[in-house]
Amino acid sequence: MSDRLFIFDTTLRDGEQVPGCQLNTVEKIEVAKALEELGVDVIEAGFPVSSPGDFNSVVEISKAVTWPTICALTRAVENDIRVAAESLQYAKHKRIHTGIGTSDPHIKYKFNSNREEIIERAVAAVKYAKSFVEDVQFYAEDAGRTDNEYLARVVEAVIKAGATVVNIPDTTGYCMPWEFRDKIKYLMEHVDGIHRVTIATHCHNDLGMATANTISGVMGGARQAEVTINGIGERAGNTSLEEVVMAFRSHKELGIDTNINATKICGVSRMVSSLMNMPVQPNKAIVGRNAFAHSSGIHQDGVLKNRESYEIIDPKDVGVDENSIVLTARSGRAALKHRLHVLGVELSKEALDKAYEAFLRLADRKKEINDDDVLMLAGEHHKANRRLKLDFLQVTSGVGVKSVASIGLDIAGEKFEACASGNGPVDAAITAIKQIIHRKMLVKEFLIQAINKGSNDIGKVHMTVEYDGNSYYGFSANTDIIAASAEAFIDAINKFVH
Ligand SMILES: CC(=O)SCCNC(=O)CCNC(=O)[C@H](O)C(C)(C)COP(=O)(O)OP(=O)(O)OC[C@H]1O[C@@H](n2cnc3c(N)ncnc32)[C@H](O)[C@@H]1OP(=O)(O)O
Ligand SMILES: CC(C)C(=O)C(=O)O
Ligand SMILES: [Mg+2]
Repeated sequence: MSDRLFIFDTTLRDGEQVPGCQLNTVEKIEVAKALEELGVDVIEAGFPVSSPGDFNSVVEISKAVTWPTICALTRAVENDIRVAAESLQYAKHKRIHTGIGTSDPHIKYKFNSNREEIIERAVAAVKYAKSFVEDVQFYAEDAGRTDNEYLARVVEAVIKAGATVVNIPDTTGYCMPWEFRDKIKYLMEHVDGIHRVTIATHCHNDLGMATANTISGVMGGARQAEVTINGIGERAGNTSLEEVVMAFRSHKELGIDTNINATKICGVSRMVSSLMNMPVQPNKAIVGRNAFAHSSGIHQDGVLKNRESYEIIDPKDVGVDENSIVLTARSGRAALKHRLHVLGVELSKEALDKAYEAFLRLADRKKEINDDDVLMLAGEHHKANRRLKLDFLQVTSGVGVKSVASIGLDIAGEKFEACASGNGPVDAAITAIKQIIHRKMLVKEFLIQAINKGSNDIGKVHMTVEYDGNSYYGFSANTDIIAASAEAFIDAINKFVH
């Protein structure tokens, strides 16, 4: 039996504090509904006193969402609390999240106050919030840098005042994981009444330890984790929901689990990233583009033999259809063979070796090899038996000069060479070929396409050549579009020269 960890999502509040990530009410409702489907327990919907737009969003999210608790943030200020209570009027389950800074720098510089006065303000805020709603969460801002003895006094006082949840934020992302676990443990052992309430973690990622600190806090006794989708949030961000959920799912021996339907994780991640115009870094754990992509030969071979060689999570468990085997110059034959098999092409060992050599030459020129490239490489193998082959091609071309091509053809093992000029490099190359193949051939259609994008891409050439009253189709693909054009012409000629 696992202990339940409550997931409090603050994507729409702390996440939305990120510059450029502000959402309108309609977008926030869309995210809130996705969070509901994901299975979060609490949605922090906004900071209602901050603007009429944020107030309205909390109102509309309260109407739109059914079962998660809707939470509104406030300072320890009566007006903030009154406005938050009003914004939550339609929520089926409502919570006010109020609090104040408790660390020495906050008390001294932010509030020009002292420790006793801060406790009084904290207690007053909780009591005032309690006059509107039953469920009141208190945050001790910068608890990470607050000394444990004083923090315990604050926590005990707010529990006595009626707080149902007490949030221990590492606001500045300062704590070490063991320090944060010890802090929570200290509170669990020294605060009267603490077992009546839920203790929450709210960790920031300034030292890249938000997830580690959250896990440690939970191991110290916290049972609510405050998180955001993709880890977005102030500065370096908050703890990311997907990391915490999957860390506990992957380590069942820790005896902690959440209500999250993990198969929805990647969908929600993409939605939040696109609505907030906040790209997810490719190597981001769980939801990054490369999280389940294998690109080096040894890893690819291992994964193809057994996924678990290099994967601790089944991608399907987090809503990714399948892992990907990315073909690059670091890939081996196993990966190329697998991709060809997926595309329905089976090659003999010899043919695969040849295709692999061509693959490496191409991969050194192009960063990533896609399916079209792979099919083209397989096609080249089939072309090896053709009667007419391109031996070499040299073209000089430019602005203000005539294009000249010299070409070498291999016709059934015999070598032929020719040189010609033209009104462009392709015309020059085709005219040179015509000087070797003395037939009346006419290029009727000529289409060049880039397969993907980028100046390093492969160009595909489709060509229709008319000869003796019939049309013959030629095709080639090459990173050099002049070579691809000459090859497509030769491909078409091969269909009528026997
Ligand atoms: C750690 C966090 O993420 S906390 C949440 C951060 N999010 C936000 O700040 C977004 C929403 N904020 C806002 O819209 C505005 O800052 C408002 C509406 C809250 C306040 O605006 P203003 O009245 O113009 O104050 P301003 O933002 O300049 O300064 C904050 C004031 O709140 C006080 N304050 C800050 N935190 C608290 C708190 N928890 N409890 C009580 N007072 C607080 C500050 O001391 C300062 O008071 P002062 O003006 O008397 O010095
Ligand atoms: C408002 C509080 C919980 C916060 O965001 C923080 O301390 O980081
Ligand atoms: Mg925060």
